Formats: sequence, C-alpha cells, structure tokens
Amino acid sequence: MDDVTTPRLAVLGGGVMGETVVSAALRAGWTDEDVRVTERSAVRANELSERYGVRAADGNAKVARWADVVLVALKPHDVAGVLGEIRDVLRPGTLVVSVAAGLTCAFYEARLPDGTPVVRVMPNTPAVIGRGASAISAGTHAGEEHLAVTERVLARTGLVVRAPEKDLDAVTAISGSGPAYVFYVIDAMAEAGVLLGLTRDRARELAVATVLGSAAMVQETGEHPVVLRERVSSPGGTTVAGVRELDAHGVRAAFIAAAEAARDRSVELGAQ
Ligand SMILES: NC(=O)C1=CN([C@@H]2O[C@H](COP(=O)(O)OP(=O)(O)OC[C@H]3O[C@@H](n4cnc5c(N)ncnc54)[C@H](OP(=O)(O)O)[C@@H]3O)[C@@H](O)[C@H]2O)C=CC1
Ligand SMILES: O=C(O)[C@@H]1CCC=N1
Repeated sequence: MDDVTTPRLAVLGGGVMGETVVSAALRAGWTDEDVRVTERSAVRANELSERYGVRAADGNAKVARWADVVLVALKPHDVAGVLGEIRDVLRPGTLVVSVAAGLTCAFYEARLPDGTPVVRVMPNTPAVIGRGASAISAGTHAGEEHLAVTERVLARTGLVVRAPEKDLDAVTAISGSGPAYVFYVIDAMAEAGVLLGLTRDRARELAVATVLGSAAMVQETGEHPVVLRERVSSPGGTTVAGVRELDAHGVRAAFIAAAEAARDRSVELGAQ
C-alpha cells in the first residue's frame, strides 16, 4: 500500500455505516473497481451492487485477500468471528480500519497476524451527506501513513480529527451517538409546535432551521453557546421563561446522563 495509488478498499458489512463509507470513498475518488463490500444477505448485497456499481458477491476472506485496506463495519458482536475468517488470508501490510463501537485496536491486534496496522474510527451518520464528525486513533503498528490513508477514505464524510484512543468511548457518546440526541431534540421541538397549534410540517420546518442555524452560528461566530443563549434571552422575555423549564426538567442533567450511559455501553461492548 502506498500513498500515491488508490488502495483497494474492502468494506466488511454493508449496513448503515458500511454503505456510508462505500459512498464516501466513491465521492472521494475511488472507482467502483477499487471498492468491494461484503454482506450476509444476498438481497442487500444486490442492492449495494446496483446502487454503487461495486462488487458485493464475495465472502469476507476473498475480499480481505484482495484488499489493501479492510474496513470493518460489522456489529461489534460479529467482529471476532469475521476476524477469524480473514486472519490467515490478509497480505502483510494490509491496513485494518474499524468503525465498531467499543472495540479497541488491541482487540484487533490480538486476533490478527503480528504487526497488522489497525486504525480505530468513530464516525457518525451525517457522514452520508458529507457533514459527519469522526475521530481516528492509531493502533500499535499503525503510523502516519495509515492515519493518512484512513483520512483519504473518510475525506468526503466531513470533519475528521485525530484523537488518543483513550478518548474514543467518550467520542462515541458525544458525536457517534450524538445525531440521535439531536434528532430527538428536533422531534421534541416539532411535537411542541404541534401542541401549540402549528401544522406538523411547519413545526418541523421551523425546528430544523432553528437547529441548523444555531449550530452554524456557534461555528461561524466562535462565541460560547452560553453567550449566544444570553443574546436570545431578552430581559423579562419569553426565552428565560422557556429555559427555566428546561432547567426545572433536568434537561442538562439528562444529556450528561445519556452521554455517560453511551460511554459505559461503549466500554461494555469492547469488553467481550
Ligand atoms: N449506525 C451508526 O450511527 C454508527 C455505527 N457505528 C458502528 O458501525 C458498525 C455497524 O453498525 P451499523 O452499520 O449501524 O449496523 P448494521 O447492522 O446496519 O450493519 C452491519 C451489517 O453487517 C452485516 N453482517 C453481519 N454479519 C456479517 C458477516 N459475517 N459478513 C458480512 N456482513 C455481515 C449485517 O447483516 P445482518 O443485518 O444480516 O446481520 C449488516 O448489514 C457497528 O460496529 C457500529 O458500532 C459507528 C458509528 C456510528
Ligand atoms: O448505537 C451504536 O452502538 C452505534 C455506535 C455509535 C452510533 N451508533
């Protein structure tokens, strides 16, 4: 594997995240000849093949032998079995990239040939529209070139940051699972609008635009969210009345508890 040619990319598991990676790699310059995906279900394999023009008919071992980069997008409890299928066919130097929640680089290194470079990634689903946030960490045998290749694969998914592996369970809790929290907030705001008499479509349109605009405002102004919140809150006005209810209902504490629970679950998934 080198940095100049496009490495052959095998995605093991063509579910939500596997498909996201396939589509991002194709947008980043990989041709459909240079990407293969594996799937348990033939129906799903056909669907991916028709949608992206990539080969999806082979098993994990055949595809892993062919690849320069093997990206594991299986559910965490399926990974150990598949590593058993591919460990004896990997060519020396093949990079293994994992997006599986909780599973450490050491988990892979213990199940793959000595010296296998491993990079652990925690992406999120907005990657599918190029607006994701991912953190990547190198395993014991992965160096700068392996991180760089991983960044090339993820180049069209959105933000990609490098992080020490000890942070990855926290990253999983915040940005990995985070889109679900934000979708939850959007749904709750829209539902509130319906309660107050807006049509469902209008309420959702306003909730989405408000979340998008507010996130963009934090990013573009560089201001602290508290400062921006205070700027919305006119003295004696509507916003302080609303925010007082969020405090009274423990919404901040609920977000912290959600993040801790997600972090703990990530640690638990990695302890198999
Ligand atoms: N969804 C998300 O937002 C994120 C997910 N991740 C991680 O990505 C990984 C995949 O998650 P996600 O895409 O949501 O899950 P999915 O269930 O959608 O994808 C996994 C896919 O792998 C298939 N599969 C199972 N066993 C095999 C096998 N032996 N060979 C080939 N394919 C197989 C599954 O088929 P079948 O359904 O038939 O079992 C399924 O289609 C997880 O480890 C998760 O932690 C990370 C960040 C975000
Ligand atoms: O829910 C999960 O386990 C995966 C990992 C982060 C987002 N989805």
